[in-house]
Amino acid sequence: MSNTSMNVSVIGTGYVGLGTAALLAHLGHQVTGIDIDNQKIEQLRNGQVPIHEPGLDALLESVKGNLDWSTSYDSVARADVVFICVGTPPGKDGTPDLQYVASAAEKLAPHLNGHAQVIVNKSTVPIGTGDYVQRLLEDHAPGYSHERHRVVSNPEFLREGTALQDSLYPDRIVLGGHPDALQIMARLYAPLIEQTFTPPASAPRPETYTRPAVVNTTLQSAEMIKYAANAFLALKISFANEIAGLCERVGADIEEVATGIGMDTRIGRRFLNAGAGWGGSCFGKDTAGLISAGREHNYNMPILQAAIDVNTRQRQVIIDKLIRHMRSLKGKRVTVLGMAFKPDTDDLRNAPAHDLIARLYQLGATVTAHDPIAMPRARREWAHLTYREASSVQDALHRADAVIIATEWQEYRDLDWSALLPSMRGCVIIDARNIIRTPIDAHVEQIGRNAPAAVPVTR
Ligand SMILES: NC(=O)C1=CN([C@@H]2O[C@H](COP(=O)(O)OP(=O)(O)OC[C@H]3O[C@@H](n4cnc5c(N)ncnc54)[C@H](O)[C@@H]3O)[C@@H](O)[C@H]2O)C=CC1
Ligand SMILES: O=C(O)[C@H]1O[C@H](OP(=O)(O)OP(=O)(O)OC[C@H]2O[C@@H](n3ccc(=O)[nH]c3=O)[C@H](O)[C@@H]2O)[C@H](O)[C@@H](O)[C@@H]1O
Repeated sequence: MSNTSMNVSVIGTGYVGLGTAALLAHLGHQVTGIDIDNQKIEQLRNGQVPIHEPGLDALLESVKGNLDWSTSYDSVARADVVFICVGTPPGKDGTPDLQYVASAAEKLAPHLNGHAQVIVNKSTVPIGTGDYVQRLLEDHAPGYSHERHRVVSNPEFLREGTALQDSLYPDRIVLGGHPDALQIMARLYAPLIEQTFTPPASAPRPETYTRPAVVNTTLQSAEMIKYAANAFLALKISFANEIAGLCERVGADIEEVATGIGMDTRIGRRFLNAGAGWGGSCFGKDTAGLISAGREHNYNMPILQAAIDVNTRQRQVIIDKLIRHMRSLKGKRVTVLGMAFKPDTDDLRNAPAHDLIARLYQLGATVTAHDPIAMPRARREWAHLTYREASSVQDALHRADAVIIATEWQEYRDLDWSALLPSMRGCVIIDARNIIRTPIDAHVEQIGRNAPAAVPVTR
């Protein structure tokens, strides 16, 4: 252990908590991961990772000497830094539900003692939550002192599926709070800021990577940076989807348009992929959260509302394309390829496939679904949906009338359609992620493209 090693407690072992714990342990700190979910803690103690995240199991295994898992908050008493990484799901009207943050603050407070401690909000929280957590600590910590117990906002920018790369090689580290507390955070993150750690085998450093920028700011600005970043990315995707709809109508191609505008460094090509629209646990929640903050201050946010509306419409665009080809879906066999909201994760939260399966069933179709990783989770979380689970892509496509590609898994990018099509009853493919790149003998519909992938159907 290096002499700059610190003691850290990480509250919440979801995507962000596990990412944070793995990162800090890899930087040489002593980390205790805390969760109220007994089953998760039991799994982690047994070396099992409760989520699918590439490379995470290998990294956790390699740093297990620096890691401990617990359902108790006792480790907080010896921690230099305590991270809050619990969920902030949307409540009524999109207002984030802070009950888990409040409960974490109330539970950790009695363990604060004379030891210098920084309490870090890593959860995405409404602007003003840092002050709220500080008040909760004041109310529940007998030995509370303003000088020794500071709240810092350190928002997380990792993406699921690439969490390790994003955590180890970030563009920027945003820190909001009192300068004394930010100094402690700078010490904690020193090997990350200086990039002096040894890159783990499961997440090598990209060749072109340079050190992250550090943004030292106030609590409020740090909290706002997180929301504004997610809202802007969501907006970018909705912009691409809106332009894609017009591309289809005027004979342009969104892929070429995105490349053309993305070459302007002021715009950038990333997050301009048209398709099924955004899913996942954060873009919907955080755009709604910002709108609700605006509402609280009697301030309209029409751009964000439009981004949400375009995203909602995008799911119907896919169904409309299918109906245009099939007329009625009654009695038709429709296959959905991809259930997770994006590749390389088994997270099903707000996945486009959920709404597609529900709508197809409602329209009378017999639905079959497949996902390389997320099917066991869907069995538990989507028990309310009616669909047949396919054991393989071949099984999923067997005697299908139509197929919708809802997630761009590599396995689906690599499919040999000429070998698969003969086993299908029909030949309609709605490629809602624009991944088919070579002409195939089927009715192929993509988003914002004039089906350059398709050739006239001969069957
Ligand atoms: N999922 C993602 O990719 C990202 C999420 N975020 C934000 O980070 C926060 C956490 O998100 P996820 O990791 O996805 O959440 P999650 O829902 O996967 O995990 C939250 C964990 O916190 C635990 N928990 C709840 N209350 C607790 C308490 N009082 N004490 C201890 N553990 C408790 C839950 O049992 C659960 O294991 C959210 O605010 C989210 O918006 C930010 C960036 C990326
Ligand atoms: O706050 C969060 O939770 C995180 O939200 C997103 O990360 P994530 O939701 O894990 O995944 P993304 O890669 O951003 O994809 C989100 C959704 O947008 C869709 N998307 C993404 C990019 C694109 O060009 N087009 C598009 O439709 C994806 O398919 C997916 O459904 C942000 O990218 C992270 O920076 C942020 O930390």
